[in-house]
Amino acid sequence: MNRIDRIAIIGVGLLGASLGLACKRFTSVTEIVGYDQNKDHLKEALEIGAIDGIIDNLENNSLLGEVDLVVLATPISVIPDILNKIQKQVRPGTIITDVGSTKGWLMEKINNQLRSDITYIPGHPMTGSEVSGPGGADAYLFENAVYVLTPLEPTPEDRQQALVELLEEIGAKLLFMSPAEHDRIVAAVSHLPHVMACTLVEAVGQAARDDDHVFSLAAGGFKDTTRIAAGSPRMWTDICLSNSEEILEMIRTFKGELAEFERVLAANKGEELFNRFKQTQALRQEIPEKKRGLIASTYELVVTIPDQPKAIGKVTSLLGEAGINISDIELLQVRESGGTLRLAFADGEALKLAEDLLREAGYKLKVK
Ligand SMILES: NC(=O)c1ccc[n+]([C@@H]2O[C@H](COP(=O)([O-])OP(=O)(O)OC[C@H]3O[C@@H](n4cnc5c(N)ncnc54)[C@H](O)[C@@H]3O)[C@@H](O)[C@H]2O)c1
Ligand SMILES: O=C(O)C(=O)C[C@]1(C(=O)O)C=C[C@@H](O)C=C1
Repeated sequence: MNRIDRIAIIGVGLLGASLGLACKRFTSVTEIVGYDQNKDHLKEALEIGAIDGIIDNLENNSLLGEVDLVVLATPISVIPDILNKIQKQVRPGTIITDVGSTKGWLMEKINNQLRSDITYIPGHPMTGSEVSGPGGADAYLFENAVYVLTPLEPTPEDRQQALVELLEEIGAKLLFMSPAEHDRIVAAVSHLPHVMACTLVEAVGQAARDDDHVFSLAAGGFKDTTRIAAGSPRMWTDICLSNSEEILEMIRTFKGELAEFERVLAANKGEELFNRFKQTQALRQEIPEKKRGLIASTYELVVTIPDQPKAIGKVTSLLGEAGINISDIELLQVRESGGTLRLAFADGEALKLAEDLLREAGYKLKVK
């Protein structure tokens, strides 16, 4: 198989619908059909153009026999059952992939039930959001996002290449690793942060029970560190249960760090505290640019924008018209109305040009 022409997406929520939109916009895929147990999601995915047609059931559907690729974009725990149903209907040579956030559990569950004439290539795009459902779908979600594949042995080269080409066309940066390495890393960079964000919300929630003002004082710090706590409880339960050992290990490491911090603070050791913050600041600044989700911290400015229609568009158009490329952009929802935009640039020259232009146009800004 050289190219993927027809796709079926099972689960047209945030990830499934985003993948549909991205394939429609950036690839030559000719048709995308979708299935979801939630009929409203299916309708919405069709309306926004993420899919062209609907698969009305997974038990007996001829459309599944006509596609080159099936993407499983449901919560992880239901994937084995769905796979069981669809692999009875796809034609030989079909590629099946998933976008599940953990890989080891799934591989153990499905390895022995795979039909030998289909190619299953597990995947995980390192991009997303706390929003669920097709309403939050974004054709650009995969742009510059690291996309991990954990291929099984043996995976036919031409099938793998066909999937890689499609994913590269939607802007993803492919990375290959074993399920075990993947799960260890995501426990650290994705799952622990989620657990921490949730426990932080709970801890502050306790303080809020005694004082009504607590959440009204929450500004960028609290909001930046807890955005992800608004994510789907269903998705996160599946993630945690399917990667519990690695997550528990990271929780132990984190508790050690927290205990150390507590010791230094309780002992009132200002110099030690300062040195800890300094070391952390340096480590945070080392995180490389161009990794989606980690906005560049070197060439960055923060602009205050008014609470007006098209406020973000005015800033981006101003820079765009001057030929200044924004390498990353983030809306910091510090205030309920209006807000703060964080913009990142590839180098100091672009940053300086942007700074001058925006100041000249009357924007209040801070270079970070
Ligand atoms: N949200 C993220 O940031 C993110 C990022 C990378 C990977 N993922 C992974 O992508 C997958 C989907 O996550 P999402 O964020 O798109 O969630 P979502 O809730 O937005 O979408 C999931 C969709 O699957 C449907 N669904 C649930 N059970 C089903 C079933 N049995 N049969 C058919 N459809 C079913 C739901 O109705 C929903 O439309 C998950 O496995 C998740 O781990 C999520
Ligand atoms: O909310 C975001 O910005 C995300 O990218 C979500 C996020 C993450 O932890 O980074 C969440 C789970 C996924 O498996 C991948 C990505």
